[in-house]
Amino acid sequence: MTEPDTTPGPLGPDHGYGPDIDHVLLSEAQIRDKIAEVAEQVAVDYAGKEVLLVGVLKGAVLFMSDFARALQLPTQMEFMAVSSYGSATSSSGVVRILKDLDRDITGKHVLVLEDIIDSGLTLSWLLKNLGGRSPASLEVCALLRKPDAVKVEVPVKYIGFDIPNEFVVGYGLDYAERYRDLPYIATLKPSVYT
Ligand SMILES: O=P(O)(O)OC[C@H]1O[C@H](OP(=O)(O)OP(=O)(O)O)[C@H](O)[C@@H]1O
Ligand code: HPA
Ligand SMILES: [Mg+2]
Repeated sequence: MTEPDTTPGPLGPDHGYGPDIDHVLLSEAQIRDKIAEVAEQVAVDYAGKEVLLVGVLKGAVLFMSDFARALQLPTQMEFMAVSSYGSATSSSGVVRILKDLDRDITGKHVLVLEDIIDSGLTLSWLLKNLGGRSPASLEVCALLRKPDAVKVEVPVKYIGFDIPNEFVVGYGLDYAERYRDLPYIATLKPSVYT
């Protein structure tokens, strides 16, 4: 088997996206350290309970996979896919379920994992939807939040980073379905959008 090419460009491994990247906001190491810190807090808060992690596809997929490994608790996993952005850089406000949970969450301790809270519209809608399914508890753990972009306040128990109101990509976050596979979180050069 050949070794993976992890030769860093000026910004670290860039999966060939280097020319599109403006600046790196959060490095791979910063993300890893923060996930360890948040997972430790979650493990304390949920000690003795079984947690049902609900990952919001597709954005939360990398976060979910790293968070589940960092969390020292027995967990189960479910996924839900919703979309409010399509290929735009601001939310349409109309949330559609593209894939629902595979099972009933009645009586479960549900922890929703989101990559980002931007306007808050997606999570606000999702919490109402899941709250109506009688979970034992329902909390949110989001890696990123843009305090200056929030239009609807959402009760979020665990937050990784508050970031500036800029469109970001990487670590699950896309622009027109690209860049999700970047290991860090970055902004794009304006030329990418034109
Ligand atoms: O707070 P909001 O303004 O609602 O934005 C946040 C949501 O938008 C993105 O999802 P998107 O709808 O782009 O789907 P994706 O996860 O498949 O990229 C992101 O993953 C969040 O779920
Ligand atoms: O800044 C963002 N980047 C990518 N997807 C998003 N969905 C909401 N905000 C963002
Ligand atoms: Mg998206």
